Amino acid sequence: MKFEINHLISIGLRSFASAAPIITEAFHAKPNANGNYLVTLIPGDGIGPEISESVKRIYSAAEVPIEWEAVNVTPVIKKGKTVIPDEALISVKKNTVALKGPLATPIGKGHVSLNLTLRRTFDLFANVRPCKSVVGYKTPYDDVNTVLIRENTEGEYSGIEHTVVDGVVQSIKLITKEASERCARYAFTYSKDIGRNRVTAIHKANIMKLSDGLFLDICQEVAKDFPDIEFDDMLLDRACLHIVQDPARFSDTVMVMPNLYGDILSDMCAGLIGGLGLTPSGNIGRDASIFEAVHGTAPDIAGKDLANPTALLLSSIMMLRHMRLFTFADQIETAVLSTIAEGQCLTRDLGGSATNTEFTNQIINKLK
Ligand SMILES: NC(=O)C1=CN([C@@H]2O[C@H](COP(=O)(O)OP(=O)(O)OC[C@H]3O[C@@H](n4cnc5c(N)ncnc54)[C@H](O)[C@@H]3O)[C@@H](O)[C@H]2O)C=CC1
Ligand SMILES: O=C(O)CCC(=O)C(=O)O
Repeated sequence: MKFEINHLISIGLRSFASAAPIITEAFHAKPNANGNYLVTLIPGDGIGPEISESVKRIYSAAEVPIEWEAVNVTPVIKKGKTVIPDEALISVKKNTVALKGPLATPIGKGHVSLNLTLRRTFDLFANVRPCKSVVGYKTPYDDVNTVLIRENTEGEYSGIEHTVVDGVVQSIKLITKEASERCARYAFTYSKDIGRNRVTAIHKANIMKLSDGLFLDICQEVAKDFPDIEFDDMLLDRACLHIVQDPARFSDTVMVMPNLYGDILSDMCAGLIGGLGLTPSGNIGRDASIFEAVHGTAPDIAGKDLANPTALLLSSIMMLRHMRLFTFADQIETAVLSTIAEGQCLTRDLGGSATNTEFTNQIINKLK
């Protein structure tokens, strides 16, 4: 690999060590006869196929020992319910690890979210969303380093809604002890693994005394099993205020929260570092894990070669660390972050004029 980056950039890059940190849940899959791991690839909708292609090209240049098993996830109706096609389910179950592009969900009508369906189907109980300032893209803050863990299977996204009478609807926010506990336990374990010494539960237990109250109680209980990790909690509205006022104050903690809050707060953190083109995530389960960008299908730029593939690429790097392919993860992460740090070839969302293809080629040149 050839790198010609100046001293300043290399200092900056060292501070990126956890831009796409390790994922702690066990990975058990074995390589095939060719020495490669089979990984399910769900290209997705909108910009999904374009950014998935970038990842494939970069992985090929870095000679990552992965064979992609591409599967389609278009909604299928079975017995009146929207489900994931069997081919995709079988592939994820078999390979136990997947990289997923964004999937579109119609607003206010139509099929249920297949993103949420995948998370529930594979019981991907924790969604890890790190967000770190990127050298080369100046925002009002250069010290964002948040890690957010979102309960990923229930809460406000349980999908239980009905019309009570005409003009009155009800959405159920379901919080269970079991799901809260495994998410909280994961947050404490994760905090320890990445060298943070604090977990902060984000909630609205002042208003939703039963549901968020249970989530908070469980976090407090779990905290007793981790005496080396400090535990505190913060109301969601106050957390939003403090994160935008002084994000650095959250650099030593792992925030854990119910589903909806994590969805919103992670987009907010993405905004602090330069937008959704930069933020990765991992959906973690016991039997499978699916890695995906925080962003959606970006219909406004789809098909124009304008998407920034970094978020999906960093998600794939979280995946490589989960698979213990650390050397490849480090090589690709350095190549993408140094490309951004040099500032010569940036996509439009980062203030440049490069296409996705040009940006991807730049990364590939660094890997040759
Ligand atoms: N996990 C998933 O698959 C997710 C899917 N969605 C779905 O995506 C669709 C569109 O949702 P939106 O609210 O428009 O959110 P979005 O994340 O697709 O786009 C929001 C804004 O960010 C920009 N953006 C997003 N990703 C980018 C990238 N990689 N490079 C450059 N710019 C990027 C878009 O151009 C747009 O201006 C909806 O159907 C939604 O349900 C939304 C979020 C997550
Ligand atoms: O499923 C969707 O379309 C949106 C989901 C989403 O924003 C998320 O939970 O990350």
